Amino acid sequence: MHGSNPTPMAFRAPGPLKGAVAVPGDKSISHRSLMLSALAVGESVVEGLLEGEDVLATAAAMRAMGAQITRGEDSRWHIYGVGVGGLLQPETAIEMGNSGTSTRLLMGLIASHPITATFTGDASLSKRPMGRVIEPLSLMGAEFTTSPGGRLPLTMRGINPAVPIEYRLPVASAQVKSAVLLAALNTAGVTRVIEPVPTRDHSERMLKGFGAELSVELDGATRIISIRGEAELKPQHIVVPGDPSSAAFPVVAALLVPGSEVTVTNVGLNPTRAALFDVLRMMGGDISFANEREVGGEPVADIVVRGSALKGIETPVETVASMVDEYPVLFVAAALAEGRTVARGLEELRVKESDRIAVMAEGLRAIGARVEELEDGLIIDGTGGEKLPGGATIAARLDHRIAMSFAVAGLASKGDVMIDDMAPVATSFPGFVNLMTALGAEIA
Ligand SMILES: O=C(O)C1=C[C@@H](OP(=O)(O)O)[C@@H](O)[C@H](O)C1
Ligand SMILES: C=C(OP(=O)(O)O)C(=O)O
Repeated sequence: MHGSNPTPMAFRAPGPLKGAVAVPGDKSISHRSLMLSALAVGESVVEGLLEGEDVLATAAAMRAMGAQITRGEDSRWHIYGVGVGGLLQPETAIEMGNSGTSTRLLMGLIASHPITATFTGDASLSKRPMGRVIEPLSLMGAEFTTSPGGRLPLTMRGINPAVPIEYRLPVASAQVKSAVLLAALNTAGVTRVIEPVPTRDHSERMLKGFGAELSVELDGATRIISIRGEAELKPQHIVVPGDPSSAAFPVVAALLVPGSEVTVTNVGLNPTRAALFDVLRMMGGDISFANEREVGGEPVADIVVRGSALKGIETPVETVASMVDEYPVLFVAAALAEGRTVARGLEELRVKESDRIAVMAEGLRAIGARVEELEDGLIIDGTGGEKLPGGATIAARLDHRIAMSFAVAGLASKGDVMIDDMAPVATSFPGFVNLMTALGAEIA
């Protein structure tokens, strides 16, 4: 597990980035593949699973609750599920490492099983709010004892039968939505989640794909998701597309290093995930999609990107949730753009692996960018294509996206941008360093 042995590193670009690369599998789909397969009766096969620490934490938890999970030599994962309602009492605490998604979705699954479970996590995860899932899961009948502020470590007692609820999401969070939908799977009757702001819809798509009775109605922009419980899930063969949140790093790197020409193959472009690429195009980024196709019910394409002169913009607030994890690297792009970028509506960034508004503001200033921090976002005055001064060390604070964003910033800086610890990158993007060096980046 990272954290114990820091790996400092700085990156630079001696010339244009060139080549075609594939990023690892989508983290959100990988977590859900393991969880839903573990609840199906029979063998599911998953190709392209993200083998990052966060997803491996989910795999370990599902094994501890009775699923059989193995990785074949062909790197396909085989999961023998226990059936909805069949999860077993884990013998020890469930160790979630750095992963908010694992924690919140598993709390949902356990809520409707007669299971008592303790969740623990690393220093970053132990600061993150769990009240947002505790609230609806308590309405369904589960009980919780938490550390101060509704944080980890926490112990929960699930209940069977649980009570179906109608729940309006007070925060735009796919994790909260998914926690309720997963709890609903083993709850008799219809559970409803009302989602005023659309968030990633992998849970809905995959639950349907596994055979659950789930429908989505629209009331204007509001989505009303209904799921009937006591579902019987059928095993699936899942092909996980590349993660757009990981593709964001080589894409922004290629935009910022003049003369670059990079293709990132096989990237998932579900509309609830892909807003970053639209925003980068609005900024003048030369980005096109090739070989557009559908894989496993998700739109997928190869992203072709060329070095571009970017201009600052006001980022759209309607699509914040569809690029929520991509803002740190977007801020780096904005720091090199011509003119001002105003990014608002980002209060959720403050409760990710780090406070991504404060940490990006501080780090970008340290390498010479002009940044003003707002309660809900940043104002960035870009260099107009000039390299940033660089010459600072950035604390990654157990946040993979901070580490990778400043790795990209290093490629567009005169002096070294040292990241104090690249180890957290293994949570979502193992192979990041090799991929960037294959494109022509150098470790300084
Ligand atoms: O459901 C998911 O897989 C995720 C939802 C998002 O979190 P929130 O639901 O907290 O916004 C995102 O930041 C996270 O990386 C993955
Ligand atoms: C917020 C993230 O993940 P999680 O909430 O699963 O820790 C992320 O990957 O940027």
